[in-house]
Amino acid sequence: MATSVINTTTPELKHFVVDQGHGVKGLAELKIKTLPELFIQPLQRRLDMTKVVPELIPVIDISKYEDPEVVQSICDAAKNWGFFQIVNHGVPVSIIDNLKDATHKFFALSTDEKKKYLFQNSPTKNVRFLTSFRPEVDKAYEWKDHLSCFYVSDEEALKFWPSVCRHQVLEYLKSSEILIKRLLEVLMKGLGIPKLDKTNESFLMGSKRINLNYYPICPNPELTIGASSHSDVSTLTVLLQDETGGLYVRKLDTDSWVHVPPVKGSLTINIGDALQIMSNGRYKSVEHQVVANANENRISVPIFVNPRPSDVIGPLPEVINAGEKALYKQVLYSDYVKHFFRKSVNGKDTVEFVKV
Ligand SMILES: COc1cc(/C=C/C(=O)SCCNC(=O)CCNC(=O)[C@H](O)C(C)(C)COP(=O)(O)OP(=O)(O)OC[C@H]2O[C@@H](n3cnc4c(N)ncnc43)[C@H](O)[C@@H]2OP(=O)(O)O)ccc1O
Ligand SMILES: O=C(O)CCC(=O)C(=O)O
Ligand SMILES: [Fe+2]
Repeated sequence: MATSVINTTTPELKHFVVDQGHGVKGLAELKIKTLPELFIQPLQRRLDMTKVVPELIPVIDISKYEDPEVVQSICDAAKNWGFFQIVNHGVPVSIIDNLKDATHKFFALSTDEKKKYLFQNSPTKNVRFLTSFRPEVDKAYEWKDHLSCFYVSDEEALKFWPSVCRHQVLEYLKSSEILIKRLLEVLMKGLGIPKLDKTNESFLMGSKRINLNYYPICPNPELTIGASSHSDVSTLTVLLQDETGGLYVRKLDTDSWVHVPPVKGSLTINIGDALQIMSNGRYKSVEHQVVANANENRISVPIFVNPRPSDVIGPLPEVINAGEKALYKQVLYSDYVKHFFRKSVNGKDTVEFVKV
């Protein structure tokens, strides 16, 4: 399609990108030379590259996950960084490669195919194809499209998830299950909780959402953002990124940012708000953001491991029994997530909602 076919004034562009389901990818494919105003972020929502410091988040080999030194490294990383990369995690390379291919295949579908998953058309509210974070309220849009799938059952997924990726996504979810359980067991050990019982397991990993993110090539990446600074509302997130790079993590309690470089064979783990709350602030849910780039289309796939929507979460009794004061109120997890989704994404402001 020629550039002249689309009017890039804001209402028409919103219609093209969001309502008609072309997404940012559809816009990028028109080979526009300059970024439309709709995507120009105010300075404070872009990443100031002078604040990037040449440090690295921990990279942890978890093949011996029961080794006390490995346990210590994971718990220290969760306390001091909120982010770490893991290698030798046991998820087969073939399953990861299939997932990456399937992600590209979903976004390569025609607009007519993808728009079947727009909120107004989707066969289930558990599958949505979206642009930006919350287009109804975002003042400036993110340079990102994504497919978001909330896992309910294999049966539902096989019926409703897009056929180009459903098997690969399900296979990846299944094969990461043991890893997720091990990480949570280790993190609980660090809180003095020796075993995952049924109740803790529900709070920690009772539900899962998987997003397929697509950040197209951008004409003026310095003027916009791929994903605005946010913390995840999960217990923990297992993030697969491709070889492009562009994810930045806030260095705890500072105004500095650290790049998370693609490390071959690695997965990135980050602590989410729910675990910060349950650990009474011991583990940190840290802000992160993704820059847009001018040279490559980037994909990433986060698995958000969550409590069940119906769980009431708060600082775990085991943490409070150790004599600590509760820093957070009890909250119905679905209320917490709805609060997160209701507004534009904005750093760590969702946690404020439940502070004592
Ligand atoms: C940075 O860019 C991001 C990040 C993210 C996500 C980050 C995360 O950490 S996701 C982890 C979220 N946790 C869960 O999904 C597990 C718990 N789930 C729930 O509690 C519920 O499933 C629910 C999400 C609250 C949905 O409740 P339900 O009653 O079944 O459904 P609705 O009434 O349709 O939705 C309620 C409310 O949320 C909005 N919404 C739902 N799903 C999404 C979604 N995938 N993306 C955006 N918004 C969503 C929905 O529109 C409703 O809002 P109203 O204002 O209409 O009430 C994700 C995306 C990024 O760009
Ligand atoms: O694309 C990435 O590397 C991170 C994406 C992310 O933070 C998210 O989807 O919550
Ligand atoms: Fe995130």
